[in-house]
Amino acid sequence: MGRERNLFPELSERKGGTMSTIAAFYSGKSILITGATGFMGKVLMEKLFRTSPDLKVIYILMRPKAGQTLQQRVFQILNSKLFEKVKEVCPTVHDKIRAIYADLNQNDFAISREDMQELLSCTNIIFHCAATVRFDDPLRHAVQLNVTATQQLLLMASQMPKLEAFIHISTAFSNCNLTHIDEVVYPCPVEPKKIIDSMEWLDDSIIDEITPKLIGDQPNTYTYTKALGEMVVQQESGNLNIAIVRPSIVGATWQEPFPGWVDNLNGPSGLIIAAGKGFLRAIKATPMAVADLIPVDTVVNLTLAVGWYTAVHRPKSTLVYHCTSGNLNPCNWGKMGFQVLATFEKIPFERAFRRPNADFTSNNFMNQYWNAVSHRAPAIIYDFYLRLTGRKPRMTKLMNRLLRTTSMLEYFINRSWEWSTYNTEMLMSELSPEDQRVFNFDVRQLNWLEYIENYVLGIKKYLLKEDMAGIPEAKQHLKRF
Ligand SMILES: CCCCCCCCCCCCCCCCCCCCCCCCCCCC(=O)SCCNC(=O)CCNC(=O)[C@H](O)C(C)(C)COP(=O)(O)OP(=O)(O)OC[C@H]1O[C@@H](n2cnc3c(N)ncnc32)[C@H](O)[C@@H]1OP(=O)(O)O
Ligand SMILES: NC(=O)C1=CN([C@@H]2O[C@H](COP(=O)(O)OP(=O)(O)OC[C@H]3O[C@@H](n4cnc5c(N)ncnc54)[C@H](OP(=O)(O)O)[C@@H]3O)[C@@H](O)[C@H]2O)C=CC1
Repeated sequence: MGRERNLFPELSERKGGTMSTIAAFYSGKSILITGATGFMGKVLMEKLFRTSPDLKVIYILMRPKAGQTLQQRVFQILNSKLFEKVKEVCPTVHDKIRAIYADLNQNDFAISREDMQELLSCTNIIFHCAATVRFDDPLRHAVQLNVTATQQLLLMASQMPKLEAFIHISTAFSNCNLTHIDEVVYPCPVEPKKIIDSMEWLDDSIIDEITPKLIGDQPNTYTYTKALGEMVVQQESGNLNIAIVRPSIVGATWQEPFPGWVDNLNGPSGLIIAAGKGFLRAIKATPMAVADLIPVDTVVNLTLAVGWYTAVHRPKSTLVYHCTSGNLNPCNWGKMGFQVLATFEKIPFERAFRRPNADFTSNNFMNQYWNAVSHRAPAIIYDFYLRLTGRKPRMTKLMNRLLRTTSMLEYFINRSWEWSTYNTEMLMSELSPEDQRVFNFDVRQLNWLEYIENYVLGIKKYLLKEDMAGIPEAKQHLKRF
């Protein structure tokens, strides 16, 4: 790798022309993605194949999971609705994915010697998306994945002679203990190396005891270890061309490959289900606080543009790019909640427990009151009814888990943050009109009402797998309440 001259003159000539410079840049490239089986990783792979079908290969570092082999997991991803367009544009997509066995929790990721050799000698671009995004992960596990694995990947990257760019996906909340956040890496009170070392010799009970002291004013081990991960990237970047992308709360697709695609319960998705099914009827949230959601396809477009810019322009320092919506096109939680409820009227979820209708309260006492009246009491009554009819009670347990989840998300829905976006705006101005269209990350064009409606519809179709034909019956069901 290194910063030797390699300016791709033929691509810059196309600037202003009709062909996408960024798509052309990825043609013929060997790209390594970690976290390709995750929410963002899948959308990243999809877009790469769709816009640069003649890329050489995508190496994905992955592990077997839930009884599925690597090949079965890849097969399942490629046969999902998300990849329908890709299979038309790039019929050889199966041959262009090379699944490499890797466990990011292991030394050298447990990659075989032959695979490692191939990765080291062929990789041109790295997108590091893998992470644990759980808020309640024990510190040891979060450090292993979000910090140590990043350090190991950087070490691998430094041995790749053909590497042009290393793009690290972080989170806009890695410094959420601040209210105004610039596109810089902020130092952590304790050096990441010291934290990594201490994880090796401290036992679990001591780690649990010191975790609150270490994370300080960070809300959880996730944001804390993502901040440490950024510091590792900055400290160990050496001669690599590195950039950090910081998305805020990543939501369903806005436009590509089609609106409303989502495949997990993270962020607002799980709560939207809980509200639509009538379980969640009140939440401790500040209606005027900014709901800094960002569609996953917007994040992917920015990430690919950053990959191109970092490789071609090779900025002298590690640039950080905020991928946020709040300062360009703000929407607040009140408006979002209102629109979610309005969509439930048109497109209700099936077999709801109660009619969706919830209150936002930022008052602790009112929140306790609503939890007792709107959540715990109906659950107890329903469980009593299940017992009477000879069935196993389950609602109280489900409700307790839901309330635990909402309490973990509360930190993020009762505060507003300001993220500066100079680098992101600079990058937008560097793109040709064609690239601005093909790799659109201009969140000012997003119509929130339309987006939220498509998001709720996407949850119904792709997460709940409910049929649109069932809407009249779902409406009938709600009328009975
Ligand atoms: C004026 C006002 C008008 C008002 C009208 C009012 C109308 C209100 C209507 C309500 C509509 C609501 C819509 C808006 C509310 C939105 C709130 C959104 C909050 C979003 C905040 C996110 C902040 C993220 C900031 C950081 C961003 C990142 O960088 S990281 C990515 C985000 N990461 C996550 O989201 C991970 C969070 N999850 C976890 O850490 C864990 O899952 C957990 C600790 C929360 C739970 O762990 P646990 O071990 O208990 O359970 P787990 O095995 O994981 O799952 C248990 C069951 O719970 C389900 N589940 C999981 N996640 C969620 C979730 N987010 N919401 C709901 N349910 C969830 C899971 O499937 C399991 O189910 P079962 O298998 O059935 O048991
Ligand atoms: N979703 C969000 O709201 C936001 C996400 N981010 C960041 O974006 C990135 C992607 O997040 P997202 O796609 O949502 O996360 P997901 O949880 O959907 O995906 C995580 C990915 O990491 C992989 N992974 C986890 N542990 C290991 C391991 N030990 N070995 C190999 N692979 C592993 C998972 O693989 P497997 O499928 O095998 O589990 C999966 O592919 C992360 O860096 C996250 O911090 C930033 C802001 C918001």
